[in-house]
Amino acid sequence: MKEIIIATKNKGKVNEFKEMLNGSGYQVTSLLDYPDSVDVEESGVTFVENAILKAEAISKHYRKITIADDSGLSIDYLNGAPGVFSARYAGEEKNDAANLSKVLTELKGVPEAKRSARFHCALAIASPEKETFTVEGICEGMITEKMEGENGFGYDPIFKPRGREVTMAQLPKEEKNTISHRADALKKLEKGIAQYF
Ligand SMILES: O=P(O)(O)OP(=O)(O)OP(=O)(O)OC[C@H]1O[C@@H](n2cnc3c(O)ncnc32)[C@H](O)[C@@H]1O
Ligand SMILES: [Mg+2]
Repeated sequence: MKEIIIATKNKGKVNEFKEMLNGSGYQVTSLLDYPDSVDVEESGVTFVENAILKAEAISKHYRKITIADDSGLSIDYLNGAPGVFSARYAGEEKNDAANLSKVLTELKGVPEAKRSARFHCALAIASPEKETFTVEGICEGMITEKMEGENGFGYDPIFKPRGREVTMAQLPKEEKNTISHRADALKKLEKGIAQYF
């Protein structure tokens, strides 16, 4: 089967890509299958730049077709923060619980009308032979007042997608995978993947 490496060690992302690409005919692997892989520094100032950095470094290293995902949460009341710093918002050690608490504290007492936010996802596909291609996806919603739900990962327990009455972490994974920023981006990328093989 044709292999695509998803250039991430984030288990939540890996599971979602495997579910969304299930039946596509591609063998989906990730950096969890390549434990010796280098850590790519996310030095870009946009999601797209970081996705390109990760996809090109991994595709060059393994000489395989690679998709990288750079994503995050952008909160209007915080002028777009945490944005590209979403993974490291409460410190370099990448602690989801600390990140969520930090956001909830910063939004304490802020009325519902001012709690709008969106998830962003930039995907880059790279190959040793072809030019890199990028797409972006978005999921609009708002920040809740407390954490709810056990599904998903990252900021899902405090994000209520537009048109839903529950948090992303309370939705079944199949539903997250139809409405998420990652699903939105992958839909735009999917047809183009074949051209890389
Ligand atoms: O860079 P890689 O190795 O892919 O893994 P990462 O976890 O560092 O991923 P990012 O740099 O893209 O940072 C994404 C941040 O945004 C959060 N995030 C991304 N997608 C999310 C989703 O679908 N639900 C909740 N939080 C999400 C995630 O928890 C991180 O804190
Ligand atoms: Mg990262």
